[in-house]
Amino acid sequence: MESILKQYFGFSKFRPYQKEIVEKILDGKDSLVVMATGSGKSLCYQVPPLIAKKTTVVISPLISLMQDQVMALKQRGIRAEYLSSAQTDRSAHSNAESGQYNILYMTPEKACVLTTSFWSRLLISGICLLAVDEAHCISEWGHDFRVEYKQLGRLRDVLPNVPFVGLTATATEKVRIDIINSLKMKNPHITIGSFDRQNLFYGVKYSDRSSAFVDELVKEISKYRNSRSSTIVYCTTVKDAEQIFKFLLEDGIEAGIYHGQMSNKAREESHRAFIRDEFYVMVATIAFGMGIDKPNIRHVIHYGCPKSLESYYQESGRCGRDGIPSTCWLYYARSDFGKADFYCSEARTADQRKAIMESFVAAQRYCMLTTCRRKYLLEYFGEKYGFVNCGTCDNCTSSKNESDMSREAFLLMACIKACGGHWGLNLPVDVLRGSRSKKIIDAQFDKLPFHGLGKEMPANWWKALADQLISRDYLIETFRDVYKTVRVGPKGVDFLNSCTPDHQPPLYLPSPTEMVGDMKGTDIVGEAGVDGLAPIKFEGLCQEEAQFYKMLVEERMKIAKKTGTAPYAICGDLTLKRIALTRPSTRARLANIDGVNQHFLITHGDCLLQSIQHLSKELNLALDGEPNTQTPTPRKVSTVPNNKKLLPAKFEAWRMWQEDGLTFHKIANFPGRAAPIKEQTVIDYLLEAAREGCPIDWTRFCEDIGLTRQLFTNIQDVVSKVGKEKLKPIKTELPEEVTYSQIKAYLLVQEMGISVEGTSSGHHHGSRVEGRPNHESLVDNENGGSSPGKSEAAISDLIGSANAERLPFGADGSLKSRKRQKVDGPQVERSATVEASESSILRWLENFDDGVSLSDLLEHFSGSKEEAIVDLLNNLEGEFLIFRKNNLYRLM
Ligand SMILES: Nc1ncnc2c1ncn2[C@@H]1O[C@H](COP(=O)(O)OP(=O)(O)OP(=O)(O)O)[C@@H](O)[C@H]1O
Repeated sequence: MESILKQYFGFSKFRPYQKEIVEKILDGKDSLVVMATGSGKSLCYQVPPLIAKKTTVVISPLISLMQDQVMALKQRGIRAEYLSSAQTDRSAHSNAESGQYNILYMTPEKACVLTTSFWSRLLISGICLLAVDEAHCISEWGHDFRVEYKQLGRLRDVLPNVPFVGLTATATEKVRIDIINSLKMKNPHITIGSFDRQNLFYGVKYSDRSSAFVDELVKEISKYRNSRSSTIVYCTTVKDAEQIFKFLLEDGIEAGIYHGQMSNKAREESHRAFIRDEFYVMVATIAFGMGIDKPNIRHVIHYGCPKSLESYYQESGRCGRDGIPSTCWLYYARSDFGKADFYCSEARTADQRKAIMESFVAAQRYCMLTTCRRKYLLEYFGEKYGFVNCGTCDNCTSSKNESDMSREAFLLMACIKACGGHWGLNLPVDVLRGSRSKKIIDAQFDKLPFHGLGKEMPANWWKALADQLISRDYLIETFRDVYKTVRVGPKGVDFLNSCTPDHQPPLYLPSPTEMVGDMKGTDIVGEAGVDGLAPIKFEGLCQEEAQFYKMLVEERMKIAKKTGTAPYAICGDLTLKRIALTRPSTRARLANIDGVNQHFLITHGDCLLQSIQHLSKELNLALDGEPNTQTPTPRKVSTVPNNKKLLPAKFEAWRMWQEDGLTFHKIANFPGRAAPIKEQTVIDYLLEAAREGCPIDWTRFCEDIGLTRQLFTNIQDVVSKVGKEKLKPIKTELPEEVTYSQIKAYLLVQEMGISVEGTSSGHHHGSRVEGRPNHESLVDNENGGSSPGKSEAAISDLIGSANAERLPFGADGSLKSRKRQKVDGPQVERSATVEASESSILRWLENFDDGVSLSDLLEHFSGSKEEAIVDLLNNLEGEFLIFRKNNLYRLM
């Protein structure tokens, strides 16, 4: 699986869940995949046909989307095609049924009209999977219901025993159930990943829709354009889209436009030009939605509050799908909130109307939020977010402008109460502002003591204050169909009871931009504007390297034009950045870069290597940066731990702790879990992982669970008294604060023979290794590991030793040394005189699924010189016959 991943996609490792999903599909299991936009769902159905050497049929909602995906897959050397009315290749149909394609796309309409004989022939040719992309379209509860999707279940009858997978980025439980039932899935494997798009910055600003505001917006977009960052500006109406588009053109910014009132041809052209970087700014309505596969969109701007939080998540999710930091700004006007009736007109039943209204209100609340936007978004989708401050949204990054609003809050709440609490916001606000409208006079609200007391503030200011009070439960909003009423809630009543007209207790509230007022002169994209983003984009690149990167972008553009494809399909921005950082001089070095696949190397490798050489010279940059990647440190043959016995949840917990460096707390509350687990459970998982041979950073582990030297000795004393068979008696003998985790860890440490000094004197691993795994931690020691009997004595020795250097615990009582574990590796036959050749290396590598290091190769092929072996390896790597992962060579 990993060599397929490298060969076709150029990636060195699977993202979370991908591998497991592919395995289930290959096992013939139906699957439902609910994972964030840009999380890599496509790969889950693209890898199986390359392994099974059969066809995957993908149902996709839009022809443009299928065309883009086919284009990108072809650039990876994958045989892909689509069937639709737009297909001009007449042989596509017969090629498809005879199994010529690895991946075959079609719309649901097409899938339903294809004859049974087509499917029967395809079954004979070999079909390994039917994938339904954007599967939420199946459900009437989804936000993009498509009636043709509902028919897809019929394919079950013609494709018995073919696994089905449904994939979507947004699906509530109701929608998930609908997908499973509609596709007649049998006991499907369900994966629900986190919705958190960590590389996205979220921000919201109030827009007064004045021409000054639009001018500012255009200025900001022109900055994006100048940095060649692809940007989508989503407008809620065609009129807005045309207006912004016109302003951009008047300002000399090349842009495209896309909306439902354009002809198909004009839309297709606009779409095509955008994904090919012929212009960088696309102004669009939501008609330009799901169909966008361009991974390097850096900014998504919403000009107007979206109709639902689901669509906001989908549309903003087009941003930064390649994982590079990107921004999502939303500019709302209060008038946007009056569109409920319009959106609800799409509803066919009362339930649907209610659902539309609820998600529209959720989008409005998102606009008004003064707390973490990420938290709000994630929790809306049912995911628990364990942090109060995400650090990557406007509310978490800008200093909160809180002020005492007690008098204003008192006036507003008292006025709402006095008006009877069964109106929307407009009426009480009008009363405060001294309106003498017929409605107010008829109801005699002009006689209220509050009448006219708030006239110095605009109506929208009062409404924004009301939103703050609603979000803090002082006011309560109730919906009757599309109409809202606002009344004072119990918390608000308490506040009013503590007030007199002359005195109110302090009430500090943040001021959203709408309350701050005049937008002129403010940076409308906020503090983390485009300039703030530039360093992120070129993070880690010096000035010359950034220049180099820009030149590579030009080169990629030339190649794309020559090939008639989109630049991103040639290779991603991140891959270009890696090339700019390392400036490889050989095919092997280029092949080793993450994102470089075999097809790319064969088709464009030589041309690119020439450009790299030329550009490096021009910018006076040395070739072959990062020499570390080419000179792996010598180490022994080893394999990854045998974790097959571990349940995936346990292995995943271990991976998060050991590899990703997460705390117990974060793992226990990791977003994406159906429900948080106990930290104690996480600790138990890690101990089990350790027992199964997964390497553990014991220094960190003991620190994290508070297992000090003193405690270690205490537990040891008790164990020697009561034995180690049962935990309870040990726990009873120890002070109350000693935890079961500490006892279990002590016992495991003993059982496993963790002992630094018990191993060969030549290997001291006293330094603490944090974060990413150090492969050395898997290295067997030369003494063949440790035995339990010996270890018990060794630890006793250590605890009793006066020599602090030899203790596993430092002077402060914390554990100092790292354990070195025995991990069984394949038996390696060693010979002193083996000579290396391409074929002998390939043959030898067949023994090691998990790869071997350069030093292993040097040791084994001791009949050849190091330079000769390195040359051979480079050739093999350049030919994509082998690849390197974590500096271990493996067969492709
Ligand atoms: N294992 C991986 N390593 C590195 N990049 C990956 C990996 N898997 C996928 N990607 C990249 O992530 C990006 C998004 O992947 P993909 O298009 O599959 O997302 P998706 O989940 O289908 O998103 P959407 O819901 O928006 O369609 C692509 O540029 C893809 O090449």
